[in-house]
Amino acid sequence: MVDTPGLPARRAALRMMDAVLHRGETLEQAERGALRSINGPADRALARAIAAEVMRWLVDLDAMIDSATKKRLPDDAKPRSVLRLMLVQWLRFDTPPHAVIATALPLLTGGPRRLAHGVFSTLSKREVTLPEGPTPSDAVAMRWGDRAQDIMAALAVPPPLDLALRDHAETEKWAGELGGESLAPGHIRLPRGTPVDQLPGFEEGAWWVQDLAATLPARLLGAGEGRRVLDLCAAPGGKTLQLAAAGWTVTALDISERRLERLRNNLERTGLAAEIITADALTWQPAKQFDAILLDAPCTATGTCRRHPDVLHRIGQRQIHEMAELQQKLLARAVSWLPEGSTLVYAVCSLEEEEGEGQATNVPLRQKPVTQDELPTGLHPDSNGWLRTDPAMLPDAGGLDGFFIGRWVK
Ligand SMILES: C[S@@+](CC[C@H](N)C(=O)[O-])C[C@H]1O[C@@H](n2cnc3c(N)ncnc32)[C@H](O)[C@@H]1O
Repeated sequence: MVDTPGLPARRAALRMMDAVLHRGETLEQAERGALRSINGPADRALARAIAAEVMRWLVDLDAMIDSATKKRLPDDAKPRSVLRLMLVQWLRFDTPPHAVIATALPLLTGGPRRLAHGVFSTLSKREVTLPEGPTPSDAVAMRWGDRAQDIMAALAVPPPLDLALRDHAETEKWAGELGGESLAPGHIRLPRGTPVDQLPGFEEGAWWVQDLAATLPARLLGAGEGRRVLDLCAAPGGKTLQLAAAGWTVTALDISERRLERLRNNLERTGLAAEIITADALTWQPAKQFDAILLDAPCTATGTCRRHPDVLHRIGQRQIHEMAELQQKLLARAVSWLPEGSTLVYAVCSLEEEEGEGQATNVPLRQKPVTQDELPTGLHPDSNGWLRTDPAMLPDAGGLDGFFIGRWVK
């Protein structure tokens, strides 16, 4: 049987939505399975885009669907999934309703098909619209408190592409050559969708892709001047590259050989050096001492919700708590390895207090507060000397990922 053109992409998007919402997979994991059978890059991109937009606007899409059904459809009912996909195509991608119907209804048969057709027709006749920014789920609203609305509003706009430069002294040169904006030395911001490997400087390794917020932990360690730093939980290695470029002698450790492979490739491309260790930080013992440790701990990654909107629905109290337990153990090990006079920076790309402030207040070291002059214009340390960023900050410049960063000396 020959498929309606575009149907495989929609089918793959449905599979991805199901894998995230009902099996707890990340969008990236879900992609690997669902996109295997799709050949064309345009279809793959479409499937990805539909699934991501459904994740971003899920609460609003469901409210629309519920407003047009007499009996609430169960969360995992296929007509609900197909309707989410149809609404996203119409309201976010401006696909005309008749084209949405033609490409999505073949995903259903019989009664469910008639139901989806009826609900979609009702909503398109009503000319429903999405709000300016996605609505947070109740759980997210509770956790993010008075920042929730602003953070969600920032998700309506696609994030820009940030590059980190190997040589900060060349910021002006690369901003000119790449036609980008710089918000800090060594940082260039370009519009989203710029094809990375065709940009000047890629082949020669003059820069790598790294969100501005993700560069802040390593920046807070300053220049290395040959001193030794342990980059604990280092892969895929954006911070390792920064530290090596800033003159640190870097030992980069991670448990994942697959992720470390990307670090090796990046080191080769940029001509930077680091000792690489594949090990579990919970059992590994260092054979030497370090002047600094950067612990960019595994976390729920809710701060990356602009690029990974699946975190809005996949992450709950259980995952946050599990991560917090692991972070606490990793912090305890890092603290125990530090000699007198050394520095610890702890970072997570999470918006959850339990993974950030909740961990930092228990570190038994002397805090070295983050100061205003260390930060790009528009960012500020909080009143406790921690640094907290979120996607709603720097709104006029395109925002940044959410991070928590703390710093101490022993
Ligand atoms: C937030 S990511 C690190 C990102 C990295 N610092 C960068 O800038 O590209 C967390 C990393 O922790 C690693 N990890 C998780 N548990 C670990 C453990 N027990 N020991 C060592 N690494 C671990 C994961 O493999 C993952 O690469």
